Amino acid sequence: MARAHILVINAGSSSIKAALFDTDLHEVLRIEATGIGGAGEVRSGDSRSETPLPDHKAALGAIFDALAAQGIDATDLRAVAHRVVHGGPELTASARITPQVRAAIADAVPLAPLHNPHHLAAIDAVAKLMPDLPQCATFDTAFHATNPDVARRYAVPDVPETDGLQRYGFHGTSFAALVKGFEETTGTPLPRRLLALHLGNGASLCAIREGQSVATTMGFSPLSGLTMGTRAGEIDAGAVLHLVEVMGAEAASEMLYHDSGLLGLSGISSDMRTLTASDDPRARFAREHFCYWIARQSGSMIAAMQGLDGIVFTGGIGENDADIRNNVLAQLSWLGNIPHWVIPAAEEQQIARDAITLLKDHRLAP
Ligand SMILES: Nc1ncnc2c1ncn2[C@@H]1O[C@H](COP(=O)(O)OP(=O)(O)O)[C@@H](O)[C@H]1O
Ligand SMILES: CC(=O)OP(=O)(O)O
Ligand SMILES: [Mg+2]
Repeated sequence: MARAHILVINAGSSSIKAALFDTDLHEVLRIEATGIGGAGEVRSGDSRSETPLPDHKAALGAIFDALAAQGIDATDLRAVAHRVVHGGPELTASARITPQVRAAIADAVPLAPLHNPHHLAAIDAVAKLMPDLPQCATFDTAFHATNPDVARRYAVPDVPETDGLQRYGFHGTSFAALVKGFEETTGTPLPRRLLALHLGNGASLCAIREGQSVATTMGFSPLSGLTMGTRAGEIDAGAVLHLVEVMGAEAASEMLYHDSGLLGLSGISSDMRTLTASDDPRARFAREHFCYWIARQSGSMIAAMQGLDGIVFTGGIGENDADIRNNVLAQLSWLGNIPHWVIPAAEEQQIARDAITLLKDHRLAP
């Protein structure tokens, strides 16, 4: 293999997905470690094995082992490109990873505790294993930079304490890929007002008007918006203040990020497949809660776009769970007959595309 491939590493909250692209953006290899913390599974090419993946460290190890088993090493690679969920206020476009960029990703760890630590672990592991390789980052926040100020601003005073306190929005890498690939995948031109539902372990909605994000359900951190695998989603700030008062900030944070959402509601699992397989009424209620809040917050997205011309589902749940899709569509049937599509999340290809662009720009060479 020539030294021309881009290795993409996408650390999600319950998965690490890696893919190798040639410079024409063709995917030549894919390795996925999913179900971290639950029923772990590693897929590499055609092979698939159930493997205990207690945490992201184990998943990253499994990814590197699978790469080595395929004979991939630094000599095959032009660069490694990472998905980074939170770039903080400074990093608003994809970038080469310099010490300054790494520091900004580290500064945003408290704002995305389920993601940024794992991005840093992957960046550092690559730097150690392949110290001469350039590394790039694509930020989930970037696609939402087009949201108007009224959508981005929280109604809090402009004082030093609220610096950087705004709605950033996430899953932008997935939404950008969806816009880019929509026509080719569906054979239909991009609808003028598109409601995009990224439903994975993390989940958010995006109102996309003329190809641009105008509103999204996540905010300052990937904690808000929809009911998620382990995250609470929308919750009154007063309730958060109450929790901090009664249990302390650290325990409240642990509860809202790790123990809430589908897991908190069901008491069984954060994994939608496990909930589907269960006939426990709490599992059914958790699925119903997930769908109700998608439908309810869809109304807010549709208002932000002043109407709706199409709906698209993506992400692990959006792509695979027809019952969830049908439940949401039934709750939106008051809108009339709106066309809908399912499109696989193509975050990795978007990240590779960004890296190739960055590598071509010699002004950015370190
Ligand atoms: N075949 C399936 N049917 C229903 N849900 C699925 C299926 N495959 C994956 N999922 C769900 O998708 C979610 C993980 O989505 P994914 O997008 O891979 O996660 P991440 O947010 O970590 O990137 C889990 O809740 C999982 O149960
Ligand atoms: C932003 C986010 O929640 O990402 P994921 O769904 O991959 O965990
Ligand atoms: Mg994901």
